[in-house]
Amino acid sequence: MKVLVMDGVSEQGLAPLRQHTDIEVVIGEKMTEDQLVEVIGEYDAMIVRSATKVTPRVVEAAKKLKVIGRAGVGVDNIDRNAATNKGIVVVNAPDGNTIAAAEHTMAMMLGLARKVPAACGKLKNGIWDKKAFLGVELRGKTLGVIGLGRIGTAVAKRAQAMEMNIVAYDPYISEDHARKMAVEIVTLQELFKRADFITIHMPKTKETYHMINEEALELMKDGVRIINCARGGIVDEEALYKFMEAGKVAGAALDVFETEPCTDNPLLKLDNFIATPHLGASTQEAQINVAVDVAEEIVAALRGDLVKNAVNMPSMSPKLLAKIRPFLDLAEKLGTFQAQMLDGRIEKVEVVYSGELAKYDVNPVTTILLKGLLDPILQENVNFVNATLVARNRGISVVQTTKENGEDYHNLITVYIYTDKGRRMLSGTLFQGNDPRIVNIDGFRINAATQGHMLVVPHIDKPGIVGKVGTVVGDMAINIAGMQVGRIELGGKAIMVMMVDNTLPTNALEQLATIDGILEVKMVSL
Ligand SMILES: NC(=O)c1ccc[n+]([C@@H]2O[C@H](COP(=O)([O-])OP(=O)(O)OC[C@H]3O[C@@H](n4cnc5c(N)ncnc54)[C@H](O)[C@@H]3O)[C@@H](O)[C@H]2O)c1
Ligand SMILES: O=C(O)CC[C@@H](O)C(=O)O
Repeated sequence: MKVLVMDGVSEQGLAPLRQHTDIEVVIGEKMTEDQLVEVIGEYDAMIVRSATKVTPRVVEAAKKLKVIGRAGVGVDNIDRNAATNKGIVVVNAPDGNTIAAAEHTMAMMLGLARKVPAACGKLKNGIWDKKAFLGVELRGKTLGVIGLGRIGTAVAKRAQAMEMNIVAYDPYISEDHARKMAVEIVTLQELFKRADFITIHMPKTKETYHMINEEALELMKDGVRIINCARGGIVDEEALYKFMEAGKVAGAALDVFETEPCTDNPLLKLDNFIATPHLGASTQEAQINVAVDVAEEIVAALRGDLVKNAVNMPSMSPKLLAKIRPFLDLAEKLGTFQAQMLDGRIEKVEVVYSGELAKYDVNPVTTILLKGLLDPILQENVNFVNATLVARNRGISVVQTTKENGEDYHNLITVYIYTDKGRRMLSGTLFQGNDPRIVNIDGFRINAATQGHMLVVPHIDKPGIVGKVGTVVGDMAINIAGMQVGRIELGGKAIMVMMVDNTLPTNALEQLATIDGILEVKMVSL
């Protein structure tokens, strides 16, 4: 397998990839989109930082690509929709550069407060000017943190050590998190009105684009200082320039710009403006951390193992993964079983989780069940990444229900598939927590392992049927490994599940279907 590594990702951090003899690591030079389109077809994985743009054209040309790794947090240089449609996992390394970005923010804040870069520049030009560089202290000032995630939280902690008061705006975090941090949660307008320093730590989205615009700047305190080490485009650079020129904004520090690289921005001419070329994550430690994290994820993805930090499929903490991992295989098998049982066009998939499993986030289990169901039916490659999207694109409604009060089993997964021809039902559980079993087919209780070939024969419960089926199977010289019959009432409908060593040919299945009393014949291979 070949992994293309772009953008100067730390060599030291690539050790998890290099230790595998079946993985070839190719260090790529800076490439245009056309050049990347030309070479990407030969790679199974790629790692980028922020310089390489993984556009829809690049994704389209990637014939073997299974995973794209971002050695960092923001994945805005990767077209996630294109990757998801193609079933390519996108992983990031969200934790490794938190401290680097937080410390860079503190450097920017202190640099603004004490005008360090401008004073340094003047002195290097031979001018000893003390008067021009009277600064302000951080102690006692109010810091407004917009986005109290990993980096925002780390900045808030460091600013508290400088005896600043912290107010924060983040509509998606819990009040509890803020309370534990001794951070006051306020509205955006209140933050603008109260903060002496404002620092931004959220992703660039439709909602956050140009959040710091003329209207916002108008609301801010005179003499406010603004720092953005998150993403370019959150601050409207033209509006910022206008308000800095007018003296309303006492200083601003940007590590990120709407267009990067950025070398001819009018802001760069202002003395009270500090700029760094997207250096937030540029520490030796952070670069090793993110490279190691992403390299480990790439290995997991290439091996078909679950990854922790996928941004385009259900995410799983290690704790959740440990709880639900045994059910993932069972769910995929239930989906694959149903794919071979159903007739007609799938309209709805309903998955009911009961028992202890229902206490956990079961979204990943439903996703893998959909993969098991749709992959054998569809031409396109359906995997954990795109299964939900493929279902949605085909107009299949997916309903997930949890019932903590289990039925007869400690844990039970029941899947109902509704088609234009009817409904099929299938339940599975784990015996002793690790032995996957099918325990109900269309209302008939059985006990079948989730492997091998099974002849599933709904029929009318009457003497002779089992013998006739056995004769046809025997005539094909196919060995019968075991058999289960489930029935609800004597003489009513029943189901036979015969474990066989090989699949039966179509003519044998057709012959079975003609036996009096047999309602349907399905060959299921797991
Ligand atoms: N300059 C750099 O080199 C560098 C380095 C690392 C990270 N970053 C960037 O920093 C940003 C933060 O990274 P992180 O690791 O802390 O991410 P995170 O996901 O831990 O935190 C982001 C926070 O933003 C909040 N948020 C989302 N939308 C919001 C909105 N409309 N208003 C207010 N808050 C909102 C979220 O609730 C979340 O708490 C990201 O954009 C990341 O790409 C930049
Ligand atoms: O790779 C970098 O240098 C920047 C990373 C940073 O923007 C991120 O989002 O993690």
